[in-house]
Amino acid sequence: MTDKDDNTAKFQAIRLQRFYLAQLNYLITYVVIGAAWMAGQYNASAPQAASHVILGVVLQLSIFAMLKSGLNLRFKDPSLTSPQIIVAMLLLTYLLAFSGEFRGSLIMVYPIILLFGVFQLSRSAFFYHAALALLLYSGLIVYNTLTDRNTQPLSVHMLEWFVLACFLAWLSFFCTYIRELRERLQRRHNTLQLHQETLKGMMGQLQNLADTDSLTGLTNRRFFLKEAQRRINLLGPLNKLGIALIDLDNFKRINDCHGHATGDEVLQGFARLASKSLRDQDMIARFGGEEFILLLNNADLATLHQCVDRLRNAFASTQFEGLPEGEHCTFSAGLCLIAAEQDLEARIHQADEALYRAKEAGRNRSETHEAAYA
Ligand SMILES: Nc1nc2c(ncn2[C@@H]2O[C@H](COP(=O)(O)OP(=O)(O)OP(=O)(O)O)[C@@H](O)[C@H]2O)c(=O)[nH]1
Repeated sequence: MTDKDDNTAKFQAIRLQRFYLAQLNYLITYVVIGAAWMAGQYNASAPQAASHVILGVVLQLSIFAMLKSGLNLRFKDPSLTSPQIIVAMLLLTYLLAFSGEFRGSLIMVYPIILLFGVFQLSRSAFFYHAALALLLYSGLIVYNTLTDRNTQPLSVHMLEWFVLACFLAWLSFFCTYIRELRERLQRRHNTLQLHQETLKGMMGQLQNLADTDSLTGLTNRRFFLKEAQRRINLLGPLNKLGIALIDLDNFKRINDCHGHATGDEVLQGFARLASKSLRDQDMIARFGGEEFILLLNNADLATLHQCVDRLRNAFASTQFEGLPEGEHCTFSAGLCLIAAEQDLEARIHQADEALYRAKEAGRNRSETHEAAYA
């Protein structure tokens, strides 16, 4: 499921919740009408009452079917707020037409219906819906007056109209206030989200800095140990990792004779060369000072030797700018293999022992720890 599908499903669930809430409103209204009918205050004939109920059920079922089938998603406002409010107000007006003297107490259902639009409708749309409520109620008064159905003096109905107009006007202002509040919250939410993304980016950068050696751009010892351990944990019983501990030869002399900046240039040059000569899945890290460590995935001794010697030859034939023509740098390396469940620190120590032997034997060479032949 994509993020978009996930969001759509979430919003559809909220829309259905709101629909069920509206049904509760209908239910309460029908219970009140039932009570009014028992008290002799509901004047509709049986067919009129039945037509009202049937119309109500059919319209609600249609809205429910649209929300359930996802047909509502084809509309500009998938919450169908406006049609739901208009349907509810029409049904209420039809109901009020038969409510006799008790109609006055039911007119407050108009503002309750409109409450469903507070979050969903724009300011102007909310105002138009409030105006429609007033228009429907005005129409009812005019119709009852013309057909002589008024059960109360016209002045009482006019007073009811005025009360309704006042509450609808207040509700429109309230809606404007709520919308402004909501927009302010939304803006704050967006700003927070932006900050969160910036923080995430900065955390990523910090993580990079924490894992990277600033001089050479290679990963550092901390990252190497973590990543190597992760790869050991993933090793199958037949696979091995190759490790080469690399130490630049007589590096102190380069610093002493040609300056620290030249020493830095040589370290960076080695890093560039090593990075270029490796496969994507292999890793080279600066282990400290003029010491580097190489990790080869799925390696055997022959491959490891080949790889290290290729790098050694390339390095030995590189002419660095800060060094006099013909003066080259070399390195010595200690090699070993590491299999699943073997201790990383112990294997690095073996590589270090082999490296010591390479130095002792005259430098610019690689030696393999005997454990690697086992
Ligand atoms: N320019 C520079 N030098 C560094 C850096 N880190 C360590 N070094 C120098 O690397 C030199 C390492 O010297 P030693 O440990 O004596 O080793 P070596 O001279 O390479 O001799 P062998 O390892 O025995 O071949 C020291 O002089 C350190 O100051 C660095 O970041 N930049």
